[in-house]
Amino acid sequence: MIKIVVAGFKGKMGLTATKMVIENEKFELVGVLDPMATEANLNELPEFVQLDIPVFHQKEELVKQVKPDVWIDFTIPKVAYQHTLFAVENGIRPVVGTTGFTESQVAGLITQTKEQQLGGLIAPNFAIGAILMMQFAAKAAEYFPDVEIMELHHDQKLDAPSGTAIKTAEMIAEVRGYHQQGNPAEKELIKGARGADFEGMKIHSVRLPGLVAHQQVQFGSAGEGLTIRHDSYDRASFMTGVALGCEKVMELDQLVYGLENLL
Ligand SMILES: NC(=O)C1=CN([C@@H]2O[C@H](COP(=O)(O)OP(=O)(O)OC[C@H]3O[C@@H](n4cnc5c(N)ncnc54)[C@H](OP(=O)(O)O)[C@@H]3O)[C@@H](O)[C@H]2O)C=CC1
Ligand SMILES: O=C(O)C1=N[C@H](C(=O)O)C[C@H](O)C1
Repeated sequence: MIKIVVAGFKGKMGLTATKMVIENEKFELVGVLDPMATEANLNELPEFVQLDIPVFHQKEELVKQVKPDVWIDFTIPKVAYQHTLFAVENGIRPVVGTTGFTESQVAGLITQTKEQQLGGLIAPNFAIGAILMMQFAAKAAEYFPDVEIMELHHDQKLDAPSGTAIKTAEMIAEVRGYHQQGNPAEKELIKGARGADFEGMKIHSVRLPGLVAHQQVQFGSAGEGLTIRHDSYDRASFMTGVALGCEKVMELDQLVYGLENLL
């Protein structure tokens, strides 16, 4: 059995991941973490009354009391890097969905895990369909260099653009490099009208109640267009990828960035 802790267990993703770990016979949930939680045991929450899982309020306490193999993290961009570094320093394999890592933070974590020969995963998106959307978009960019990304999310999201949009832009930029798009003389009449700019491609972030996680990658060329779209209607869409990540990190000897590296 793979021993797992979930950081951010009361959040939208953390709660879904906690249930997935409990229901998966290959996994054992050994603890959950949230400094703001008022509970001492998971069984104080109505849906988990039959369980006996400690709630930790400090990560230092967690590593003293339980010896997890894997640290699932769905918290907030502000703490995700510290959490991941802490997990690695304590020999716990991180499986991180939290967004907001800088390129140099990811690079530093890869170097450190290589030195320790410790598996790990940071995945901006765990949905298999989203991975395919990113890969199809990178393929399309070989023929259609003009592209704009529209990501649409629920209105509680803290970061913009989404981690998925940034990863998509990185994958497209790897194929086509910098490419100036639109009219070089264009002028924004309202600041931000053309969205964020990544290597010449624009990224637009929509936040509305009722949405979960959606992304459209729209290509245009002479007389034709191509749109690649993925929709997560439910957070269950991410769980196959999280479960796969928890198993695969046990075999890896370094951290990888992106679930596509494990498929
Ligand atoms: N990779 C992927 O496939 C996906 C990634 N995400 C990402 O996951 C992250 C979480 O998303 P979501 O679940 O929607 O967000 P939520 O706001 O619903 O959940 C975040 C949780 O983290 C808790 N938290 C805050 N600080 C800490 C801390 N120091 N230690 C432990 N827990 C903490 C929050 O507690 P409190 O509310 O009390 O502050 C909250 O319960 C985001 O970065 C999001 O972009 C989301 C979906 C899929
Ligand atoms: O905050 C979310 O909800 C999501 N965050 C991730 C991101 O920023 O890309 C993954 C998915 O889009 C849902």
